[in-house]
Amino acid sequence: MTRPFDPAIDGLDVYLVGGAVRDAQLGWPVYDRDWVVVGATPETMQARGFVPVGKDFPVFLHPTTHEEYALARTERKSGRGYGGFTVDASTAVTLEEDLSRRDLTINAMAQALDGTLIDPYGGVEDCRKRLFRHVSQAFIEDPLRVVRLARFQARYDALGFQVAEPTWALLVTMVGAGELEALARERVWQETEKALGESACPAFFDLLSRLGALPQLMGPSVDVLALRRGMARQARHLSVEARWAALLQYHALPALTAVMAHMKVPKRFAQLAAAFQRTRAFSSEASLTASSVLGWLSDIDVWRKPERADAVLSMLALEADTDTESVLVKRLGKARQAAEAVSPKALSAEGYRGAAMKEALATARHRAIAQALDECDGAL
Ligand SMILES: Nc1ccn([C@@H]2O[C@H](COP(=O)(O)OP(=O)(O)OP(=O)(O)O)[C@@H](O)[C@H]2O)c(=O)n1
Repeated sequence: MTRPFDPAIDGLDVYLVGGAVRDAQLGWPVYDRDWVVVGATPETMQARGFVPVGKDFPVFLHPTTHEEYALARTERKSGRGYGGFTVDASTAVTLEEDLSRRDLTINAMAQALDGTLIDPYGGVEDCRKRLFRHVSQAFIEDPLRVVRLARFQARYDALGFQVAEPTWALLVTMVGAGELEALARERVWQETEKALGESACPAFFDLLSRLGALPQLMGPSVDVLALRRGMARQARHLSVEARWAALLQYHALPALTAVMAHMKVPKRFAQLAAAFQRTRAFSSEASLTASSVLGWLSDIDVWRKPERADAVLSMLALEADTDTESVLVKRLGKARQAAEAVSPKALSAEGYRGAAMKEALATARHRAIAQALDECDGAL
């Protein structure tokens, strides 16, 4: 890891830390690099052109690479609930002390600029053994670490990672004490959204469900059995929004809505999940009438959000286990195309305006859908 001469850090005691060191050990791609600086003051950093960005502790952006450089620090829990940490980032804090405040041994390694590894807690060994192991009892001071661990499980599941037994015991204690209730919902969602993007995203929910943590994180309305069914339905190529919708598809609508509200889920996630639920309500061919299909298309707002219809139809196609279900998806697709082909411009050219336009548009779409459904009958 010898680097070209860099005047900004020349003479500073600098180490690569956290995820970059872990991922290099695991042979995993490294996306961003975080650094720790030992024995420096904020004034030294700023004099060297580093830009301060930390609100709660001293973190700086490198003047040219814009990578994050944090002053070595210790953290001690000082209050109840989430937050309330006393931070010491004085020049006396050592690298080992900084590493000791971290969550997992695999995240508590550092690498000097000459490539030397500093691994006081056995992170290399745990990478090799594929073990998530806490660094110290201070793990319990930050309940977000439970959710982070579940996210790491989703990321490294294929490598065969498991939770070390003593760490599992800690997780059980934290969940048992209701610690996760205190987490800011936004932070929980942030981790959840990241987990949805991981290749083994069901492993995130699986771990949290085995801990009994889901009601604390997703609210009392979460239906764990329904979620487990949804977990079995995750396809890799789906977008994160579609994965979320697929996961929650077996929830009754009121429970679905309550979970979304509890978790403060961003609109685009909530809307796609609701649209998918709405689409799944077409359970038989008999339920496909021109009026019901037009109502569905309007409810999911296909006119302004055609991509939403694409997403729900491809998800429904994935779900289709029987011929009847596949036919249903095809018919919905054809009807949707026909309705979208109706041109508001052409009607406007015919002189329709305002409420009359709205009515003419609905009638033309209804007619187009009916015709498409008839044609499907003839073809199938
Ligand atoms: N609640 C937390 C958050 C972070 N960390 C420490 O801070 C480092 C950086 O955190 P972050 O950038 O959030 O995560 P990464 O481990 O780098 O993982 P990712 O690859 O997801 O960025 C972690 O490795 C870990 O040492 C911690 O101990 N406890």
